Amino acid sequence: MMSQSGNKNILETTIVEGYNSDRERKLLQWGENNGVKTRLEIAYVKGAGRGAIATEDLKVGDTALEIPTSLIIVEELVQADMYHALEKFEGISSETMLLLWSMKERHNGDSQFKIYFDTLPEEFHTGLSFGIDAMMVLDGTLLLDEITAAKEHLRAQYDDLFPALCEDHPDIFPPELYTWEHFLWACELWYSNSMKIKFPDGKLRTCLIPIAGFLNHSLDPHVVHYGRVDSATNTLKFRLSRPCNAGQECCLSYGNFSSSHLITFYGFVPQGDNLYDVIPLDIDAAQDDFTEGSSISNWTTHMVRATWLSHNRNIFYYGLPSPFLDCLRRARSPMPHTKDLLPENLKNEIEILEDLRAICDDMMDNLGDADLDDRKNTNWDVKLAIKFKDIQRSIVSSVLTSCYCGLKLVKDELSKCLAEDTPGSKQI
Ligand SMILES: C[S@@+](CC[C@H](N)C(=O)[O-])C[C@H]1O[C@@H](n2cnc3c(N)ncnc32)[C@H](O)[C@@H]1O
Repeated sequence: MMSQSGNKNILETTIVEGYNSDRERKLLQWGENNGVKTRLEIAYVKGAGRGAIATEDLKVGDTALEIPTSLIIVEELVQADMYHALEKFEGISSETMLLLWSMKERHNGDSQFKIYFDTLPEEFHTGLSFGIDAMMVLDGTLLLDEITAAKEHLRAQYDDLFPALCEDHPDIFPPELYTWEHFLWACELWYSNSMKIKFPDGKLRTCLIPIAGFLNHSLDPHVVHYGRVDSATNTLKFRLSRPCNAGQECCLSYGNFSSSHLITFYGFVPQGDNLYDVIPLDIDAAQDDFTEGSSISNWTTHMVRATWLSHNRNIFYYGLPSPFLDCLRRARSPMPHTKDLLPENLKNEIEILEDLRAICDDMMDNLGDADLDDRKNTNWDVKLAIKFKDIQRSIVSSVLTSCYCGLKLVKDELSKCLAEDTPGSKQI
């Protein structure tokens, strides 16, 4: 049986030798010349692109990286003319303004951030750039819906602004820089590299942070709290919550995200068991009707985590979330349920576990056979789509295992109950 332990998600990093990191070194040097303090160097890490490696043993509380606010890319950089042209668009956010600024600044040879822009990839491999083959692999999954909705939202946003801005202000928005492809590149940049930071004026700003942008995500990160500028030094400090030895990759937590979110907006799935991964369960409308009006009758109650993340596998729990089980119980019988070992309760438990088993069997069928997914000679996006389906299969499979174990437990208990001469109710 798998269990969630902190150590399980601590993974070894493989540094790829021979990678030319001139541009990254140049950025680091530029940072240090401008007040950055760092105990990290940049290397190419297997499976994650560039990463930040500790140059010395770092303990809890040590600052791995310190960036002056003057090097942080924030909304105040948007030039007045661009700002005024955009102001007319009702509801346009400062994030969108900054995104449009970055599309142009990227090509500005005189930019104060040229060295930073030079380190950015020509292409981001996030879910937003998935091709048709990857989308076909995802048919019937929640990830397909998430990517489609995100892309539709971005396309609508782009169509609201362009070509109008290019026609009205070709000097500020040169058409060749403001294509849909360039817009998508900037969206991917901001989704995968920005951080939300609180400044001493109390304002939360979405920023790009040169050098800090090399820190990869981990399910067991070294740096967790990094969201606030230190007003005494006017710097952003990345302090360790977990030690990191010299030569190890120092990782952040990007947030509590599911694999589908990480694929859509960052283009990767983390190694290890992700506590925030879920499967959507397709519960019949008829069953839903029973829960109408109750506080748990929404779709989110039908998201179930892998049961290996849960400890209580006893009768009435089975390693599954209690609100979800309650929803299934109410679907079977609207009467209030107790957790007494009575034959009627146990019979009800058998029915709900059978319901869940049937739903999961259907889901497994819909996910298809893992062996049919051709893993060789496939593009990055198809590989990622296949990986996502593997994760979904393993979660469904863990729920199925819980169902089978639960059914055995309940059936054994029911036999014991029925065999007893004087039926009683044992409270657990
Ligand atoms: C802020 S950047 C980190 C630096 C990045 N590796 C690079 O080379 O520019 C975020 C991107 O790094 C990659 N990444 C971050 N954490 C990762 C992980 N645990 N596994 C694989 N890729 C990861 C993803 O491509 C993600 O969109």
